[in-house]
Amino acid sequence: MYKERVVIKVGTNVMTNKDNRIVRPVLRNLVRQISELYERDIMAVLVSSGSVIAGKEVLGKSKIKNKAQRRQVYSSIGQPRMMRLYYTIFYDYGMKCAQVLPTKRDFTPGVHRENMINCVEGLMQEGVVPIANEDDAVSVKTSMFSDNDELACLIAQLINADKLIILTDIDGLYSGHPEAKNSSLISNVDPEDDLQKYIKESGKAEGEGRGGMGSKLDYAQEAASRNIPTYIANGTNPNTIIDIIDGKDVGTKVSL
Ligand SMILES: Nc1ncnc2c1ncn2[C@@H]1O[C@H](COP(=O)(O)OP(=O)(O)O)[C@@H](O)[C@H]1O
Ligand SMILES: N[C@@H](CCC(=O)OP(=O)(O)O)C(=O)O
Repeated sequence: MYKERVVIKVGTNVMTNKDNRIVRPVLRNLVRQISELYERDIMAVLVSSGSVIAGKEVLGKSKIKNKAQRRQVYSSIGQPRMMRLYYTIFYDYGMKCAQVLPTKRDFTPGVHRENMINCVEGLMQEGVVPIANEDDAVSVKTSMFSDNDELACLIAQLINADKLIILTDIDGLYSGHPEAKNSSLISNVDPEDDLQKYIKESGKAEGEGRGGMGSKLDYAQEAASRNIPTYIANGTNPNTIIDIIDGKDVGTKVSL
């Protein structure tokens, strides 16, 4: 039905400024590119983080002492806010979107997995862009995905995606600390390469996302080993997604 299926993951740091506020033009730019792909018969599934930071923006400092409960509360407040933003922007581009909130257990073989496949396939068949995020309201501690990079990798496999694009706030994987003078962008990675030595601590605060470059690399290699070429690239640049689809040399490409 479509020429290509692409899973696009957008991390918290892509869509926030230094005050941790959601930057709407970033989301607008993302949706513009997805709508351009749709016109070319390329269907996207969006995996979007941001609910925790969006909830934090509304609630501010919470009285809740328990960290897991605080995350559930922030996310429950922020998720509808994220969807309101996406709904409006997709509508502006003459497109439809829908929310899918899986948990890790939904991916184990069985009825939940089948239901999820049917729903996502049905949405795509109707020309509706599925927007997935972890169901943070009910996923706590051991039942959680390690982060949305894992969720994106699983969804890419679930729908037999042709590509997985992981958008972050940096151009890709660097051969050392991204700010160090002697580090450079690594353009091509094999699923078997051991590059963890290049990963630096990120020191993120609560709500600023969970992943980190190490996790992006792990899941990119996992998807690539299953024959899904995966790109780690800068989502704050205006045309990253289109450039990747057009085969331009952007970001870090992980492939067999
Ligand atoms: N070798 C590396 N190359 C690139 N970025 C790295 C590297 N090591 C650590 N990082 C950090 O990883 C960050 C991206 O991961 P993360 O903050 O989790 O993003 P997101 O919110 O998009 O998931 C970069 O901003 C960078 O500071
Ligand atoms: N589910 C959480 C995102 C967790 C996560 O993996 O964040 P990130 O590392 O920014 O992709 C949220 O929506 O805030």
